[in-house]
Amino acid sequence: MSQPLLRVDNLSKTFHRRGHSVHAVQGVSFTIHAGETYALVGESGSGKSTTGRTILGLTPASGGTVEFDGVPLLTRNAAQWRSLRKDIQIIFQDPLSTLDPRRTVGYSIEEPLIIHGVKDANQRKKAVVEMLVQVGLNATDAGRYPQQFSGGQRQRIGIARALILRPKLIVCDEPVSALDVSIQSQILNLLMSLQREYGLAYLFISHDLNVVRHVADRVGVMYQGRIVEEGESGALFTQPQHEYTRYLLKAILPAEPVASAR
Ligand SMILES: Nc1ncnc2c1ncn2[C@@H]1O[C@H](COP(=O)(O)OP(=O)(O)OP(=O)(O)O)[C@@H](O)[C@H]1O
Repeated sequence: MSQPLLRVDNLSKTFHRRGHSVHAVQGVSFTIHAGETYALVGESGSGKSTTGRTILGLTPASGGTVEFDGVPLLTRNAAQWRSLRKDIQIIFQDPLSTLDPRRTVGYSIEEPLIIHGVKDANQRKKAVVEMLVQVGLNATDAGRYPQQFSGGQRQRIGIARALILRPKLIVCDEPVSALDVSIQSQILNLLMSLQREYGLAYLFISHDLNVVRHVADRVGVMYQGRIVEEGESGALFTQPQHEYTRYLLKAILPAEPVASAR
């Protein structure tokens, strides 16, 4: 098989807080190939978000290595990070946390282009309109403010902002868990169609196995900071090997599809 797009090897993160240590991530290793969706699942506190944030350099790692396109990430300086961050973007559960309420949606989507030195304002505006349409919004929405949109529409804006730099990998941190089930399926379908169109890879972080089973190619099950089981999505859901995976599967309702299967 070709070289992975992302290789995470023995990653660890320990937080020190008021005299005690929290081993949030302990020796986590996995790979993601171009165009693939790799999901990290597990209950709250299992270390999923910390893994994602550490890969992105938003949280410094305590140990381990991360390679993106064969280039080591964790040892990079700020300038090197910035050039690489073009290729790795993130979508959060609550897009309002990244969308400035005083800025128009058009500006929020355009901003990454400004940060990454696209000087031609007309080119930037054209890209924003294309992006809005691509995520199912209207060109006129560029002049509106985040508070004027529903949760699902705001997630579409977050996706447009993440996608405008044409990244190779998007870390999706609980991207649909704040949304109603009917809206969840729309957003998941949008993510999957964008993946097909742009060959995107996703690191998909979710506590919801019903969501994961419809989007993931491979799944890593996290428990207390470690990946306790990893496998192809189909096999993991039908023949779980680890006791904790079986426990998680028991806790979900019988297959209620939230999105069209791949
Ligand atoms: N900045 C921080 N300082 C101290 N401890 C932290 C910090 N961030 C996370 N933790 C701890 O690390 C552990 C893993 O948290 P993390 O958020 O990565 O889990 P998670 O699986 O993503 O869960 P959730 O979905 O609830 O965010 C938890 O015990 C959490 O309290």
